Amino acid sequence: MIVPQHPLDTLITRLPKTELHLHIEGSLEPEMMFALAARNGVALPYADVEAVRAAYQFDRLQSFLDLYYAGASVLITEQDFYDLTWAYLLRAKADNIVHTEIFYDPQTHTARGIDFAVSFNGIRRALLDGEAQLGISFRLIMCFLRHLSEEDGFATLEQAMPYLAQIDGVGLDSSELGHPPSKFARLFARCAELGLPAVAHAGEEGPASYIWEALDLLKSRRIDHGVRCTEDAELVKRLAAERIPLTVCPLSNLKLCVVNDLAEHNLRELLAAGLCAMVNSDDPAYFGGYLNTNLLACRAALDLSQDEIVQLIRNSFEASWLTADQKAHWQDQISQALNA
Ligand SMILES: Nc1ncnc2[nH]cnc12
Ligand SMILES: [Zn+2]
Repeated sequence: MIVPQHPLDTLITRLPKTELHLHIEGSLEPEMMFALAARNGVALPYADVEAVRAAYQFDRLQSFLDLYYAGASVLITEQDFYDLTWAYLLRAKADNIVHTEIFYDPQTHTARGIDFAVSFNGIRRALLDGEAQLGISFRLIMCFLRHLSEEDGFATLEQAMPYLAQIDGVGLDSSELGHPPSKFARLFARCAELGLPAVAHAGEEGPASYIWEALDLLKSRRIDHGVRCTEDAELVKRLAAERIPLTVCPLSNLKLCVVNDLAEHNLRELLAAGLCAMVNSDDPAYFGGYLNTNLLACRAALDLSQDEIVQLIRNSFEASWLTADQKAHWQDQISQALNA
């Protein structure tokens, strides 16, 4: 947790915000991991909470994913998924998040014999309670795991059929290298036929060509991460011209060694190129911080100006799947907060 120090830090904490790149399974804090393990009689390979935190040393995406999938094994009942999601929503409220678009990975759970309905109902019930009780609106994005086959993805889509009206879109996540978006072109075409908008992780560890594929083959409306786009000037031009959002996750990039130092992150470069980039927390329980912590860390490491911070937050509302009226409302709220 970073303590606000700079005058702009107060602005960061005060402004209404939205979050567009959050894996709900990545918000499983070690304390809850232990509590759910005890509740469900699941054995964990750690002595205590400190040992779990000490294990969070990653050298690339896969080293994190191995622990992330192992951690998810404590999630068994609908109430577990509810509690996980509710805990995230309380954190979101504390960060002044007014709208969140969260990912979840049904295959992580169905592969362990947990029925599709269990994770879906628990997560969605908490999101509905969060909207009613905390005033946080939401969208729910079902992600396909790219290390699994496209066929497995089709089977998951089949299981999701009874719930499609309550699923706002589909995403693509997990091990990026060696699993290009093209592997899932038929699955995403089917999702588009079903009226499900798409997003996809691309250009996190994978090359810029994966971003082209996500746009052209999956019709991805946002690119999750996308930081490697700056290796391809033509791509940057296209992303800017079409205002394709990049849901950037700075502390994730640092923890997974996508960058060696936050001061070297290309966030400012992305903004300067006219891209619709914004800051998100990805898997906050594993990467050392929720949304405000990410913004505060970037402010400090990159010496972001007020205009840059406000642009990031405005971009996030622009890139959200809120209605045009809701977006106008929140952009107006930001203007009022700036003038207060
Ligand atoms: N940062 C990330 N990249 C790809 N898949 C993920 N699943 C959870 N976090 C992820
Ligand atoms: Zn992610």
